[in-house]
Amino acid sequence: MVTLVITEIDKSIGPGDIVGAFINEAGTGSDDIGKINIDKKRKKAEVEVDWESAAKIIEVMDNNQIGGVQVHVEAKNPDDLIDKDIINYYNKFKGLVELERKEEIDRHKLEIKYLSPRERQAKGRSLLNLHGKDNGNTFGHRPLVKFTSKYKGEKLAETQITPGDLVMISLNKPLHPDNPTGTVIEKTSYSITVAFESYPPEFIYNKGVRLDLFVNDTSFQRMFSALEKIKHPENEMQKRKRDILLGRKKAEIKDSLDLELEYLNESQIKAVENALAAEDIYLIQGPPGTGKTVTAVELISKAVERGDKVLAAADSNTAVDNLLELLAEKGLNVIRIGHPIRVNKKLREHTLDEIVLEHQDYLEAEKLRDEVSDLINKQESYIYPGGKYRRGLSDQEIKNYAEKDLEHHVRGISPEVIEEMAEWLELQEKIDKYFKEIERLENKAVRELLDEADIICTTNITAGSELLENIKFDLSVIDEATQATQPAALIPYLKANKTILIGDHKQLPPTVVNQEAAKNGLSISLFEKLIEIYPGEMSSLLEIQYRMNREIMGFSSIYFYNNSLKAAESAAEQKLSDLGLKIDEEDCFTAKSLKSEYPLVFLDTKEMRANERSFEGSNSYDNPVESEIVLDILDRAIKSSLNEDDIAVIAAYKDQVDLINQHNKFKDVEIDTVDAFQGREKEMIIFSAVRSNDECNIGFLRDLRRLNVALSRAKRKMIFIGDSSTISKNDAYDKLLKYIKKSGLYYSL
Ligand SMILES: Nc1ncnc2c1ncn2[C@@H]1O[C@H](COP(=O)(O)OP(=O)(O)OP(=O)(O)O)[C@@H](O)[C@H]1O
Repeated sequence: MVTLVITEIDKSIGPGDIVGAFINEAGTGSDDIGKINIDKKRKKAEVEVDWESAAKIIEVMDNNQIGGVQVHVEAKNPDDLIDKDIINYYNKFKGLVELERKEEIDRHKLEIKYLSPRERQAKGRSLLNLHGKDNGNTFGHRPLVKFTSKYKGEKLAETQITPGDLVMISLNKPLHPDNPTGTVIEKTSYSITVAFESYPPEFIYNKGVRLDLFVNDTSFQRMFSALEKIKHPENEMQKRKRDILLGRKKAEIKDSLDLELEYLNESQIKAVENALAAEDIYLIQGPPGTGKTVTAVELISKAVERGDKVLAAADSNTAVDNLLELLAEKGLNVIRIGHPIRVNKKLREHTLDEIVLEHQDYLEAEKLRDEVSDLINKQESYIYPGGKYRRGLSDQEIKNYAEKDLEHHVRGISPEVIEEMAEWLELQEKIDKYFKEIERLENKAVRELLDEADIICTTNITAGSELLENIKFDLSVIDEATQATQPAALIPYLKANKTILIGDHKQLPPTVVNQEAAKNGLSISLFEKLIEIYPGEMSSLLEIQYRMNREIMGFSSIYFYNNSLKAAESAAEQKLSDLGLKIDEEDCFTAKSLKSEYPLVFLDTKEMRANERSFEGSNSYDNPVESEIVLDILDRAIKSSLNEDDIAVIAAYKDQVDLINQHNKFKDVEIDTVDAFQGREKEMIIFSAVRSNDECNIGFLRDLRRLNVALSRAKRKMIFIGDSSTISKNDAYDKLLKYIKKSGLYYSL
């Protein structure tokens, strides 16, 4: 309970009035939020309210006033003390995640509408021709229905639907608003079991029902549950981490360390030393190609050396696999949690699912499984005590009658049938015991493996899995932290005493599909939020990049990183000619732009009327002239014996990607948008800026993080194609063009 204290009491108001004022302002919708106590001298009044009501009241408080009454909040137990910051944070992100969840549902609805049932099944998001069967209730008394193929013994189609997902069941009308939805609780090759909140309509027991993925709900529920912990921390650690997040506890570095780290460069070593010495959090900013993952792995390895148990997380499975690969190479004791299907094949031997197969207790459980399957077979030879046979007899009565060796019928049931039903029941008791023991052994095996592991690798979302519920971590390391939304990153953040976030807020932010949610803050990562609260002292910048030629790197370094990036010796002078490229000496722009002496090239289409186009109803653009130029360069580069898979084309807009793809004949040349290339690299990149208009509108190219990513993918050659008259109205692009004029090849077409 929380106490609201009112210190200036107007004579005219009595107890009910004040509480009433709160209610009206806060819109709690209840008259009964608490009993007011006014002291004798009428100097102070107190209302005790529950947490939720207090939250609503505090939310509408303005300058500690509500309806003109001065109020402050106290709590007998300091842990109950909540304030506006916490409530605002919680409410804001809960609302944003809700928007994102709704957007996902809407997208599924749209797909259901436009794809044929078979097409959607082929995408793994529908299962057709099912047959539902009542399967009892869950412990929480939610009705369960098990769906199998309507054709007996047939396997279900391959699907991406997994336990935890919300699914919708339909018969003929997949978008009917009354179709029931439920949560998948089990999935095998032959069946999928769904729990419903209330009894589903009869039609789901028909043959030929369809099941559709409605939302990957596990992720959203785990984010909601992390946000709950911000409101109600479960322990001192979570409370401390919350206070750090809200900027009301100072993050500090206590000791200073001096580590021997052979492989790392100076800025990487400094980052590891500071990170390990920090008390609660530390941020490592790694510009493109500066060895973020390498640094993360060294850091984790040092933490393990000093006895820490580490949770190593990242937003995508690919990033988790990158960490896992390097950690396993170092011979560290690491386990990967997550569905093996989503883990890179060559790393599956490190997944919990594979490792557990060798555990003694698990092997024991397997033996019991064989034994219990014999019992189940045997049970099938006896009469199942269903209603038709038992005629109202309880289990105990059946067993009692069977023991009596009856010679006559009971309630019209023959002694033989009673005997058989009793056998069935006796076997069922044995089977139940077996399953309990199997579950105990399997849980024990899993528990032991997780307890013994020094490092557990998961995605941010899977860090919220029940498996890790009671495991205490000293350290969580979040790689790719600038690509995770706050509610997702909070999951590993709130699981460990200390958290190190690694990322680069000057590159692209988390992907958020709902535009309103993105605009209102869901695309601001935890890394970005924390680096704003704790600028400087709690973060390090990795300064040496191992990817780009010095000239390609130059502009990003100056514009985005305060000119502090340096190119490693191995990369600084690398050129296309090192790859044995033979460019002919023709005097044309394609031949010129491929010349090795110019790692950075700008091809200006200003004089070419290379106008952008946009199709009705689309907010994407293409640019046929730029597309022609791209294809021309590709042609010559391949003729000059550059490998197709060493080249990528990045276009600023999806329609341009499609247009280039339509005419491209080199199937191993990747063509995609900037967002798809974050974290990747190629020997040569051709970039098409697309926008060319009299209004000098550059659309989302205005987000300069996109420019930074586009410019930092190429190792040896970066060719930028654009209309200078459109893009240079933006200061950053103007500076870029000036930089290229000075340091690269600027060619007007
Ligand atoms: N200290 C070092 N000495 C030599 N090579 C290094 C060092 N640190 C990193 N590298 C190399 O630099 C390359 C990039 O490293 P890594 O993949 O960790 O970078 P990143 O910062 O994660 O890149 P991205 O921009 O893709 O996020 C790798 O090939 C790695 O081996």
